[in-house]
Amino acid sequence: MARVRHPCTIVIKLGTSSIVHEKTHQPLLSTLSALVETVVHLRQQGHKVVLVSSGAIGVGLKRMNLASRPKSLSGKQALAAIGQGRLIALWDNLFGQLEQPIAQVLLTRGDISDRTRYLNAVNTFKELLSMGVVPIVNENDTVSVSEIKFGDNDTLSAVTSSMIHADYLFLLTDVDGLYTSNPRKDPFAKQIEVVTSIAAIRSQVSTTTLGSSLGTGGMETKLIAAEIATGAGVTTIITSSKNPESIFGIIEYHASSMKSTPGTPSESLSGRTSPTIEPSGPGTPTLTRPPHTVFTASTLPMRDLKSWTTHTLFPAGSVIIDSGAHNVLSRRESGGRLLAVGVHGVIGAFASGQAVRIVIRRQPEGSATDYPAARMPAVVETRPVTPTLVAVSSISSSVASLEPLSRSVSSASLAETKSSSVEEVNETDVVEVGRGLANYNSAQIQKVKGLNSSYMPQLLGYADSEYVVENITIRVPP
Ligand SMILES: N[C@@H](CCC(=O)OP(=O)(O)O)C(=O)O
Repeated sequence: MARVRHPCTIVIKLGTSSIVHEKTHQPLLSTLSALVETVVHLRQQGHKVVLVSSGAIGVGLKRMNLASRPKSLSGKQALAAIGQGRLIALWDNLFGQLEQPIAQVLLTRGDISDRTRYLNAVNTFKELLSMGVVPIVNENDTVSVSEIKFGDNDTLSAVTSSMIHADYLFLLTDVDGLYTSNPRKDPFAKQIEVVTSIAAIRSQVSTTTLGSSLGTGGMETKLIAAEIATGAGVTTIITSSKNPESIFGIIEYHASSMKSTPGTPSESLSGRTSPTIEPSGPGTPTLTRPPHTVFTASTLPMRDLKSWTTHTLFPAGSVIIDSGAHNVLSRRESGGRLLAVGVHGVIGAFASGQAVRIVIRRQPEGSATDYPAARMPAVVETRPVTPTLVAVSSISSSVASLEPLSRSVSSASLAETKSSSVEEVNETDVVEVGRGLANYNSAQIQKVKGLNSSYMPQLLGYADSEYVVENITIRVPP
């Protein structure tokens, strides 16, 4: 077994197909035992390890002698409730053989969409890891409903690794990496060794579900997870769950390759095999590259809060921006901050501090502009906003979103500028381009939409910040 030199924080995710047999639903004891030994050895080398374990529903199926996953949400929730206890008991039994304490952590997106609860979860992880415990995470399926679900444990593992600032996320599955096509059907399928741009690679690889009928993930969710984790600075690896001990070799291989070839490795779609790293000195053993795909971590990871906003929070409403603001926000120098002048309206009711979607309106067919003025009567908006009704300002901001709060304004110009119009906009009329944290509530943003920030103190009675939304991450560029 290779020795990993620097202590790391490592998240290892194991999917259902690696935990229970697809047909019999019996636990795959040899895989589980090998993983337990690997985790304990990693711990002995000074690493901190978190396990994200699926399998509650699979274990529940076995307990109830059912052949397949129920279709209904409540059926799945009930089976997860039945299976989770047995699953954690199984892990506790296996880890207990090697004197390794574990902890059960069940999370939902709803649990950590509140900043305080999120920080509590982070603190619990920190405390457990400093106590030498291996936290075992799963989604709290029993209380998860569609809108508060992470949806799959690939995403949950990525969010977990971003929360604890992990060095590595290992997605262990039933294939040993990402391939150019389905390796079970295509003998010419090539493994992709290194991915530096997930967006670029998405269209070129096989994302068909290669796993069993039990899990909810597949390669697509692994790409999404890799995008979240690498964006937060976590090196992400897809490899086979059959030999968990290869984790040592993979970490060692990357540590050595960084030493021998400084700089970021380039994306490889060439199917190149780079099985060895030359010894760096006499007596240094040659390293073999264990099969895997590595997604390199972003060199400019998202700030913690941004990552939290983008992936963890369930947005309470939407802020509609114009194309100028969309352009500006897509540039790094915008700092992810939105001025009122770039806002066209809001959808829903939200409080200051809540997460909001940043949306743009879909281009009406045959129109050259975002918001054709002719369609908007100039009236002062008086109606309260409902989730499906949005007040849309007739003022276009262009790139003025970077304009600072400075100028004093006359009442006349304020009255003139405040003239706005009301138009019904459905959720289907808009498309989400990013997320952020609101600095003002929906009614306040409604009041100042389309205006220069210098109007804010007058209209709101105060202006703590000139920006109406901050910590914005744009995920769909213009
Ligand atoms: N929380 C569910 C697992 C959901 C899930 O993501 O499964 P998988 O695609 O096998 O990782 C369970 O424990 O059965």
